[in-house]
Amino acid sequence: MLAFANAKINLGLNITEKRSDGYHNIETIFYPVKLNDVVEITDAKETTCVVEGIDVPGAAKDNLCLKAFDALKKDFDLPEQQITLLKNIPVGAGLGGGSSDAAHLVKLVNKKFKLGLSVAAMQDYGRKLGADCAFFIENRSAFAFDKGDEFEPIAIDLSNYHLVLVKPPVHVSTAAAYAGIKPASPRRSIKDLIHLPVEKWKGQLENDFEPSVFSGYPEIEQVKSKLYQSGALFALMSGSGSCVYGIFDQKVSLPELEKCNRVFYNV
Ligand SMILES: C[C@@](CO)(OP(=O)(O)O)[C@H](O)COP(=O)(O)OP(=O)(O)OC[C@H]1O[C@@H](n2ccc(N)nc2=O)[C@H](O)[C@@H]1O
Ligand SMILES: Nc1ncnc2c1ncn2[C@@H]1O[C@H](COP(=O)(O)OP(=O)(O)O)[C@@H](O)[C@H]1O
Repeated sequence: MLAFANAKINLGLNITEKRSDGYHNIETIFYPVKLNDVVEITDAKETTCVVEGIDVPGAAKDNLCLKAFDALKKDFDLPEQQITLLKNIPVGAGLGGGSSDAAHLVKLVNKKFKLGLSVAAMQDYGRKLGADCAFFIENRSAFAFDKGDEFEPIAIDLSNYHLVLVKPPVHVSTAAAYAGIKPASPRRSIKDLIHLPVEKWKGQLENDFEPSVFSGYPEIEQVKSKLYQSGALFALMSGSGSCVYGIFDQKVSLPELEKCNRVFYNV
């Protein structure tokens, strides 16, 4: 049995405060995009995780899919499974690929073994695996708050626009990116700003990671500038980076950006 585990982008991201547990409270809009990994589970003699496609740093035993399976196995009497992961979503990109893989693994196991887990119960497994992970259980555009793991559904449809993802050849660690942040004073909520027309998002919807990540990796800021020069209505780094997306009102080709970066059109 297999699942297509899609990526997400963040339409704005405000880091509002540092919490006493060391995490940060944030406000963001998660928006699912059409760039997928494939997660497959098959019966096996022992549980392993085999990764094909893009290399995932770290040992296979550290893969979030395996951690998700182990968490479920603690609570349910599950037979051993081989987890095969075809990795297409760039890693360390702010696209939530690992979190999506893990959330889709939880949904797959729930379905294959008829565990009867509710959405809320699967989200709880997700929360223990990573702040982004719970989002991918329902996997529909949502306003996220607290650690980014509490949600209110929000109706946003960008299907009339052309969405382009640009992944510069640098890997940004989420933990390091949060460590470089001083939460800013309260601003207008992203929950309100998102209802402005896309043409008005520039200068309004912000990503609080950009200043510190851009100062460490100027090439990411250059990608954002290039997207605006190429006619983007709106461009922003996704999550803690390094991927930057551009929203265009027409089909574009960005050969100059393709020279040094991976470019994904119409996601
Ligand atoms: C920044 C965001 C924005 O959507 O996404 P990515 O850029 O990673 O995709 C998320 O908040 C990332 O979520 P996720 O990648 O699941 O983070 P986790 O594995 O839970 O945490 C990694 C590390 O980031 C820090 N962290 C994470 C979430 C949060 N609300 N506050 C934090 O301070 C903690 O130091 C934690 O140890
Ligand atoms: N299935 C997986 N896919 C990607 N990364 C994974 C996976 N399992 C564990 N990881 C680890 O999680 C880290 C963050 O990965 P990823 O989710 O792609 O980035 P981001 O948090 O920027 O969206 C990687 O550096 C990798 O070591």
